[in-house]
Amino acid sequence: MHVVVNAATSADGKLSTRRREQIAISGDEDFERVDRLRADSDAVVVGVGTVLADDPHLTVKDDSLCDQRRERGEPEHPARVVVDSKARTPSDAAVLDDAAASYVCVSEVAPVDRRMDLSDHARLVTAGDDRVDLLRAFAALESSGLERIMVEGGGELIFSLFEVGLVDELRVFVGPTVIGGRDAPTLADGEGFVEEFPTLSLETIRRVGDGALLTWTAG
Ligand SMILES: NC(=O)C1=CN([C@@H]2O[C@H](COP(=O)(O)OP(=O)(O)OC[C@H]3O[C@@H](n4cnc5c(N)ncnc54)[C@H](OP(=O)(O)O)[C@@H]3O)[C@@H](O)[C@H]2O)C=CC1
Ligand SMILES: Nc1nc(O)c(N)c(N[C@@H]2O[C@H](COP(=O)(O)O)[C@@H](O)[C@H]2O)n1
Repeated sequence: MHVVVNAATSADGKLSTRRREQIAISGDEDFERVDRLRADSDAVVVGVGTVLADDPHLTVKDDSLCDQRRERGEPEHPARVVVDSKARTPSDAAVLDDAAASYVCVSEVAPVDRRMDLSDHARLVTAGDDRVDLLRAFAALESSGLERIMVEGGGELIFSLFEVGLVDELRVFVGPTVIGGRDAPTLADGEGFVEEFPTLSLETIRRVGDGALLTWTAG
């Protein structure tokens, strides 16, 4: 399995505003790059916080990229995966529609009625007692044939993936806006590290539109 975390931050490192509303930090050129990365992935993963905030669809937008996937014998879109301990994903969430396969990773605390409801729309992966055990959940995804994983956020999930050592690559588009706000989500939130900080190797820096794309590998 290869896990790429991709996200867009403001120049001051925020993923969105203190209201946690979805905002476009990427410009057209970066959104096209993100679409290509989705098209080169078997699954696109987000946390339930992103689903509740953005109601994303997580499909490939460019028809020619969908055609190329079909020609390679792949489904038109990558699978969508939500990490959601308590099965809070709304049943009418865009990520559960029939455009592509959907997975919801839940923990043992997820209420049975919510699990049954979600199982009408998605394959359920149960891993962890109170919170999704990411190592076990990602191993189950791999067993289902999902090898090339793209994680789109948000900050809570990204932190946890670094914590358990699941990140192979980090791609960050740093856009030309300043969002600010001590409560606005950042690239890696969670508890934060106080020692044994994950360290990264900088592979490339490239100008993309009015921002910069930084590509890092995790050691
Ligand atoms: N600019 C960008 O590129 C992007 C921006 N965003 C923005 O980020 C914000 C959402 O981010 P955020 O609030 O951090 O939410 P996340 O999408 O990171 O989801 C976090 C939630 O996932 C659930 N979860 C389950 N298991 C775990 C685990 N092991 N580790 C971490 N989380 C787990 C938790 O809820 P529970 O306990 O209920 O399971 C947790 O609260 C929105 O404002 C969105 O617009 C999002 C993606 C990309
Ligand atoms: N790469 C990137 N740049 C931004 O500026 C963004 N706001 C995001 N957000 C992510 O994209 C998801 C929306 O996907 P759909 O267009 O609905 O398919 C959103 O939920 C974030 O994960 N990403």
